[in-house]
Amino acid sequence: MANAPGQRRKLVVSRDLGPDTMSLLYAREDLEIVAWPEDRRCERSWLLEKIAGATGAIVMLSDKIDEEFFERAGPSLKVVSTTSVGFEQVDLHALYRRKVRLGYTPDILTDAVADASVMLALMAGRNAGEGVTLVKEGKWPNFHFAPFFFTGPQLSPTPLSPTRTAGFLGFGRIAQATLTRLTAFGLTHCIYTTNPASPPNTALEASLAARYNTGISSSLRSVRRVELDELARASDVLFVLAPGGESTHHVVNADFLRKMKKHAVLVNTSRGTLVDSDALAQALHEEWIWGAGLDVVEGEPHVGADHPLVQEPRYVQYIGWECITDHLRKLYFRRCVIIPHIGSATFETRLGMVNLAAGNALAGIDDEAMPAELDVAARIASQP
Ligand SMILES: O=CC(=O)O
Repeated sequence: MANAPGQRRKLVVSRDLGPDTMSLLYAREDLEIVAWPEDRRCERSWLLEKIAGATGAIVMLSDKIDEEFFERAGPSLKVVSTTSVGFEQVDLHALYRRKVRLGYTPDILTDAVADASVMLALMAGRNAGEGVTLVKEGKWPNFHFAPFFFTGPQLSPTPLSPTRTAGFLGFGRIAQATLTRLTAFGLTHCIYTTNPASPPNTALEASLAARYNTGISSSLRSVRRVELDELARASDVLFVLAPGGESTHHVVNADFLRKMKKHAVLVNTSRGTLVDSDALAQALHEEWIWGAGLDVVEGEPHVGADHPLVQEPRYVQYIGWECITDHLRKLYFRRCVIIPHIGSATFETRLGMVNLAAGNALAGIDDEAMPAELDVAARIASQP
């Protein structure tokens, strides 16, 4: 819908994008920038009120962009730009029917999330969360250099555990960037599952094995696509890095967790909905697996102190580990390290994301090519 002469088009921004990016937006004198004024999550009623008659919207993963949103916006809306790589908060069918374009922020956060994935694997494996708590509670003197206190499974191979397998549930950009980092730790095998609808890609596997094996320090011996069952059974450290949505809901459930190795560490830096939280809490409580490092939890951000995954750490007896002598008994804490969905939260990456989101919105408003536009038709067609 064309603007009446002299009337400024409206761009609604559901969260302060920081001084650099906001000033870029405010510099556009032909636009009325309507930004949520508070330093907390935007209220839906505000968004629904302000979106009426808008040409564009820059939104967050936490803003539901559904039929009601589009109804309120009316026919003037040309572009929704989400400040995230994920877009499951957007009703793609409703968006597509109205010929609204969708911008998102792929690639730019790949490295930051891969860094965080490795960090969580180490934190959960090596009791980092509990170690920090112990020091804060003044209990360090009780445990100083007790030989096996706060020991955990080593991420890199050792003579006792000469092979180490990294499993990936989902093998897109972030998973591959995570694997690149893990080769520096000497990981020996990589297994992964992808969307079951896509056929095995032997060319990809060969090219990955070639790529990772060309580095002089690379120890990676194989990269293989496997069935879910093998992924659960064979991973020493498992990274959940697949998109959310119905087709991946609770793919990591009690059945999956029961198959995992007792010393395995589970890392989820994708979407909370892929992992059944109750089953994971049970798996940790009953020692089916070693630990979990989570950047995402289903139902977030409403994950309070009473959540089963956030409960106080407890001491338990642990008997043996197949790679260490059977008689070894040690005390350990139940380990679940949770961080509040900050996998992409580096200065550099977040600045890149807000700038990209702003660039997408402005290009959409100006009917230009967007720096990162989702091919909505293709996406809808590929959905199961
Ligand atoms: O989870 C974060 C994102 O989708 O950008």
